[in-house]
Amino acid sequence: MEQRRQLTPEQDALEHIVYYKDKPFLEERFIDCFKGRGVFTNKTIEPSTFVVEYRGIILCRKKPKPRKYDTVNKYLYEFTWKGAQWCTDASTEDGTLGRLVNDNNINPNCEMKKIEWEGKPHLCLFSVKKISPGEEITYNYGHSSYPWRSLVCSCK
Ligand SMILES: C[S@@+](CC[C@H](N)C(=O)[O-])C[C@H]1O[C@@H](n2cnc3c(N)ncnc32)[C@H](O)[C@@H]1O
Repeated sequence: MEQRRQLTPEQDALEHIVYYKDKPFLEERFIDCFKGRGVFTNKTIEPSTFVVEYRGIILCRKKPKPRKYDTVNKYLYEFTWKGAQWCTDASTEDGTLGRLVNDNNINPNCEMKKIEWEGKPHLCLFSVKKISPGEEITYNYGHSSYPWRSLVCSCK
């Protein structure tokens, strides 16, 4: 009988980067008018598992730009890699799920890591704890005063 290859989380991430696919047990859901959409799992995710890639156009910026909340384009992710400033622009509604993962600075269940593929850093989320079916996938966007962190949802 053919045995399924045992991949490391990084190899699993790379496979999903190369084949441009998301995990079948993840789904997009509308949460409320405050948060908008989010990504949920319908299967248990063990700690240290590759979960989803934040896909987009990966650009190396010539001029450094500090990472801050962009009120115009909420799908831009600015970061540094190998001493240079990079940006992943996920503004195209392409049906992929990483761009829909919301911020949680208090109790996130994933963290962002960079996985190199063809000389570029791909932003990938890995679980930092066990995630149960029905839970929302979240990560900490960083140390910024994001407006939603000090606001309370008032929608029904
Ligand atoms: C990359 S998008 C995430 C997906 C977004 N919720 C949507 O519906 O398209 C980032 C934006 O989601 C919203 N967001 C992310 N985390 C949030 C949170 N914890 N509470 C409220 N809004 C949040 C903010 O508007 C932010 O600019």
